[in-house]
Amino acid sequence: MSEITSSIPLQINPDLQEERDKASFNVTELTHIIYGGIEKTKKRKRLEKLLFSDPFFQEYQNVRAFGSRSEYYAASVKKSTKIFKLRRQHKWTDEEYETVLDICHDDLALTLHHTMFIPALERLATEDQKSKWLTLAKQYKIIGTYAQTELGHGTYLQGLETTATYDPQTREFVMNTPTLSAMKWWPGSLGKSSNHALVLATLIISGKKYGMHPFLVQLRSMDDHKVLPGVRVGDIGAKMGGNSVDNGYLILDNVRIPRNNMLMKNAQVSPDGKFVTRGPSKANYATMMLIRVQICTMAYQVVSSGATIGIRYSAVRRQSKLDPQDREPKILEYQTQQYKIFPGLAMSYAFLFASRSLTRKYEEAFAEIQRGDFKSLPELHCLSSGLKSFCSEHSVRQVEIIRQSCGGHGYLNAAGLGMLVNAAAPMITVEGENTVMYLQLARYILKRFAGAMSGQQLDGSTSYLSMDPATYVCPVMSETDCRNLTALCDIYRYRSYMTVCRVARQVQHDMESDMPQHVAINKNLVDLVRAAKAHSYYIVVKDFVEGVDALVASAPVIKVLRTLCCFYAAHGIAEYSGDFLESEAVGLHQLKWIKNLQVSLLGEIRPDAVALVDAFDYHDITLSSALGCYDGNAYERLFKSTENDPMNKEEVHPSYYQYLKPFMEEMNKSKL
Ligand SMILES: CC/C=C\C/C=C\C/C=C\C/C=C\C/C=C\C/C=C\CCCCC(=O)SCCNC(=O)CCNC(=O)[C@H](O)C(C)(C)COP(=O)(O)OP(=O)(O)OC[C@H]1O[C@@H](n2cnc3c(N)ncnc32)[C@H](O)[C@@H]1OP(=O)(O)O
Ligand SMILES: Cc1cc2nc3c(=O)[nH]c(=O)nc-3n(C[C@H](O)[C@H](O)[C@H](O)COP(=O)(O)OP(=O)(O)OC[C@H]3O[C@@H](n4cnc5c(N)ncnc54)[C@H](O)[C@@H]3O)c2cc1C
Repeated sequence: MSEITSSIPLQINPDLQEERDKASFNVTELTHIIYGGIEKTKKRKRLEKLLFSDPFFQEYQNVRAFGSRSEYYAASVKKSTKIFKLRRQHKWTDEEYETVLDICHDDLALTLHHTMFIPALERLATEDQKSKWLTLAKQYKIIGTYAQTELGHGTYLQGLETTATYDPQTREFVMNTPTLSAMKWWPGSLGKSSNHALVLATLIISGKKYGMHPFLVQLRSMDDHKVLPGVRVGDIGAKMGGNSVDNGYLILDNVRIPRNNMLMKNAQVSPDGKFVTRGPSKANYATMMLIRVQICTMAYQVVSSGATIGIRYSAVRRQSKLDPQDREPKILEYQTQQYKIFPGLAMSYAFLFASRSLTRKYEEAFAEIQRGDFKSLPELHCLSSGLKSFCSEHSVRQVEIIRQSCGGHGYLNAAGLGMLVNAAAPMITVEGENTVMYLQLARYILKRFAGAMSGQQLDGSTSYLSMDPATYVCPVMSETDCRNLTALCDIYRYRSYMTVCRVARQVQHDMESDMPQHVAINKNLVDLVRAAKAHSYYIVVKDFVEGVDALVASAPVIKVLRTLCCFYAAHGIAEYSGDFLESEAVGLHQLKWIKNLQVSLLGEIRPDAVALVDAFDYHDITLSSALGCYDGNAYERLFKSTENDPMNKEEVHPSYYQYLKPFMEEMNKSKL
């Protein structure tokens, strides 16, 4: 027993080293592909070194694990301000700053200032307004948040109740929270951190409503951070996760702001109270679309972090017996373990390619929109809505499966997986609740399908809806065909086509039976969401296949990525086999072959599993997991983590003197 210490061995766990030694490809080459080239990888490493040479970042992990809510928030404010200062000091570009945020894990108290407040100013303010507000925001001379959601409404933006009533006499807007349900509720960094908020409110001029518009409202004094007259603001309470952020409430009572505090890029109110709009009516929704695109990248980071922890731990954990003559095997040897974890590994690479492709499309469309050309907006809105929902839903579910696959230790905070699931879970809700977003996509698909039926030539992500289904023959004719990525992609495309076609016909049939449109739609909502999911799955598989096909890389890297891509597609068909059979995208024979392939691919991925997660190159501090550390010394790190546990500070806990001791004494004296 005396040999047991909590020190961490210097060497890599031999079980993990053995895995690294048998990799079929060069891990560094794949890391460069993931980060966009050698220079970017080097830059990230330099930034990591700079940040983590400061002991604060290690100490922060302890506060996060063991501190009270208030201590965690305070440490997170400190972390945010440290990063802001480093940004100024080192004159980081936006890209370098994004990299730092990725390295730091997204749990900064002031995150909304960067992720929403600044992008909203960039998208919704006029050039004059930008030169004032954006400059101040970028220099951190004001700290802001994006206050849209209310207690009564988050999804239905037309139902927002906060009002901004124009007063032409004083040339001011009067901001009000007329009811309990109108109070802003949820905005991040609102409760305690921000001194300004971009408040989304219904504009009223001379008693007439003009829809939702953005207004910049100062909430707190710039001298002492005290709340300004007419403003009531606070934290909404502890959440399942993300507790470093002060999501807040806000009540405004006749708060007057100058006319120029309405962000007027898309609509203007003249001094005498005339309302003029420019661009499409949804132009003020622009910031949400950006974040939806970013959530796809976050989903990639979440699932790849989970896969890294699950795979490294499974390579060092030994349990039970396979061969009765041999020692206990690594749990990674069990086929069932591979079946739990490898879908998350394959999904990581699928989402890497899908989020990259979506980001590229977003940047192209954004450049067009800046030039006043809005033609790509509907396609981009629907693509980003669908992929945001798909990637968040699948990544959160998969990381929870990985957490379960780590047995009891996966339940410890020190494993990092529970915290990851809880931190990532809101991706499903924020920036448009997933079902609602899938329905936005479904609405678009139905319109495009109707267009195709009436002979329109479609382009973009829905162009396949012009296909003639009669020409479809399942491209998998034999077991070997199942490895053909184009064939697998065609199967997804046809499944999507048939799912869309079926629901479109049903809606049409219901409407032709004299059902009002809204009743017909509501009667088919479940199938509409199914169609949006089938379409999104097809897009992700297509992006993965095209991404791998376009790669310039060594043969071993291409081979391992093709194997993962094949597994990702085969696994999806096996998992949703009912849908694929129902749509006749595959028959029973093909399904059997694809299921067999899926299982045999587990064995092909197995030797490269550790190398494939090493390629994500996550720093131990970023991963924040005793189970997933690079050196594989999971047990030592678990034991070490107990040192910081305040429960272990005293040999005898104060509660003993307060409760247990008197209780024991009473029990011992008792005659019963
Ligand atoms: C190494 C790494 C280690 C670890 C891992 C990494 C990360 C850390 C771990 C975890 C972190 C992960 C997650 C973090 C968690 C939280 C995230 C943090 C911050 C996020 C901030 C969140 C901020 C917010 O939520 S802000 C509020 C967002 N709110 C919404 O999105 C509201 C949703 N509702 C709507 O958008 C609309 O109301 C609606 C679209 C549903 C309907 O609109 P409306 O009522 O106006 O509709 P209609 O009149 O029916 O019109 C519809 C037509 O308009 C078109 N439309 C709609 N929207 C748009 C748009 N944006 N652009 C263009 N067109 C649009 C629509 O298509 C219709 O058109 P049609 O032609 O008429 O059919
Ligand atoms: C961690 C976190 C951070 C957030 N940060 C911010 C922020 O910074 N700023 C901000 O403004 N907001 C923020 N929000 C709020 C967030 O944007 C909303 O919660 C989100 O848009 C969902 O809206 P809701 O809560 O009104 O859900 P609801 O719309 O009430 O959803 C409840 C249920 O109703 C269903 N539903 C609703 N409408 C329909 C429909 N039309 N068809 C079918 N089903 C429907 C949904 O599918 C869901 O199942 C945050 C939320 C969270 C959890």
